[in-house]
Formats: sequence, C-alpha cells, structure tokens
Amino acid sequence: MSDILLSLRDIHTDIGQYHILHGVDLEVPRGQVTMLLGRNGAGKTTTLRTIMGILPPHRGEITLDGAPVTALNSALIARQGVALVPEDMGIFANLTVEENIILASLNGPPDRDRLERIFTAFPALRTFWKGRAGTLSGGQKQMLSVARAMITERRLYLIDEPSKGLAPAIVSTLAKALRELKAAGATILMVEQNFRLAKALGDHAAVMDNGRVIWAGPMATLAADPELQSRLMGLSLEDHA
Ligand SMILES: Nc1ncnc2c1ncn2[C@@H]1O[C@H](COP(=O)(O)OP(=O)(O)OP(=O)(O)O)[C@@H](O)[C@H]1O
Repeated sequence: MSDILLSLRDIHTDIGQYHILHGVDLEVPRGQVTMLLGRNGAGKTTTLRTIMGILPPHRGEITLDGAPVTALNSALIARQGVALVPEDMGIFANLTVEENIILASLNGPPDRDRLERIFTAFPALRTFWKGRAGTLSGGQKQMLSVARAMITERRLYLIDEPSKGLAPAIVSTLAKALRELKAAGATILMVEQNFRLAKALGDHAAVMDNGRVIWAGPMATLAADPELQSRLMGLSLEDHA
C-alpha cells in the first residue's frame, strides 16, 4: 500500500470556453492533511471539483489508491469514498438537520457512534436536529456541511474554505472538529485562506498559481519562510492570520 492516496498528473480542466487548470500535479499522502493554497482565482476550487468528478478534465490522470478514477462521474467518485465539503456548503435548506444527515449517510441509517461524535463536536446540531437547515446560522450551516462528510467513514475528504466568513469563535470549534477527524486518521485535502488554521492543521502544503501547483512541501517549511510565502503568493501568509 503506497503512502500516496490521491495523485493528479498533468490535469487540465476547462470551464466552458476557458482553460482553467493547466497541468496540475499533486500528491496527497494517506492519513495526513494537505493544504491547497494560492492567490484568489489560482484554481483551488476547480481542482477539488475536478477530483470530485464535477468538472471532468480533458487531459491527465487522477488515481485513488493507484486506481484510475479520472473518467468517473461524481456519484461514482462518492462511492469510492470521497466526500466534498463545498464552499457553498451544499446543504438542503428546506430539509431538517436530521434529513440532511440521513441523506449524506451512504450506507443506510447514520451510525450511532459517529452521530454522537458529531454531536460532541457540534452541539448545535443536536439542539436543532429537527429544525430546518435553512434557518441555521452561517457557522451552524458550515458545521452541518462538515458533519455530512463525517457521518460516513471516507477515504478522502475534500474541504473547500471551511472558515470562510465565520467568526473566530466558530472557527475554533470547526478547527477542533477537523483536528479530531485528523486524529482519527482521515486523509484531508483542504483549501484554506486562514493561515492560522492552515498552519495548525496542515502537514503538507501545495501552492497553486495560474492553474498549476507551483510549490509543494512540508507545511512547516512554508510557515517558517515569509520570503517563500511572499514569492509564491505575493504576500506573507501571516497577513491572513
Ligand atoms: N463558472 C465559471 N466560468 C468561468 N470562469 C470560471 C468559473 N468558475 C471559475 N472560473 C475561473 O476559474 C479560475 C479559477 O477559479 P477557482 O474558483 O478554482 O479559484 P480559487 O483558487 O479557488 O480562488 P478563490 O480563492 O477566489 O475561490 C478563476 O480565474 C475563475 O474566475
């Protein structure tokens, strides 16, 4: 069994008439957290959507545990154990919190132990269990979105800017839950602009620019080198802290 769970080789993706990804190479080690960083518009969200099979690439190869998954649609990618927590959270506003969790539970009714762990991490979801998801606060919606990914054990979690627009206290609740997911051995590929969170959770970093990965290495190396941050992203990551 290789230490690399997910691998992208020379991935090119178009959105409509626009060529957005220009040959992405990326390796995501098993059981660790890889942070996908880079300027706005660099192609981070497009990379997650390509992996999930929402935007099929027209060139290159994606492998999961060595098996090609490039041509699969998103339903089949989900069946392979990949979950996406999208930037827009992807929850069903008109359904209850409970119904949102039931729909996300791939293998029958939600597992009781997993549900208890989710309630411990996000007590608000227990409080509003029978409430409509659309009435939750922004932070609670983000928690529901992460909880939907956590309710079934996955091989790979793709998480797109979970802290976006959240108050600092909510970000620390979220960070705690993500740390627990990590401690349970999950493999995570996460887009995150909040550098404190990126540094606290990330084992590895991959920096994108203009539709390519331009640097990849240990998160600690990037975190310790403001000059490198500035060269790769045009500003010090500490500016985001
Ligand atoms: N539906 C679309 N139609 C046309 N261009 C798009 C579309 N969606 C994204 N793009 C373009 O693709 C490029 C990459 O976008 P993407 O959302 O992947 O970047 P990102 O690195 O996630 O940025 P951000 O941090 O701003 O979310 C950008 O130039 C964006 O304008």
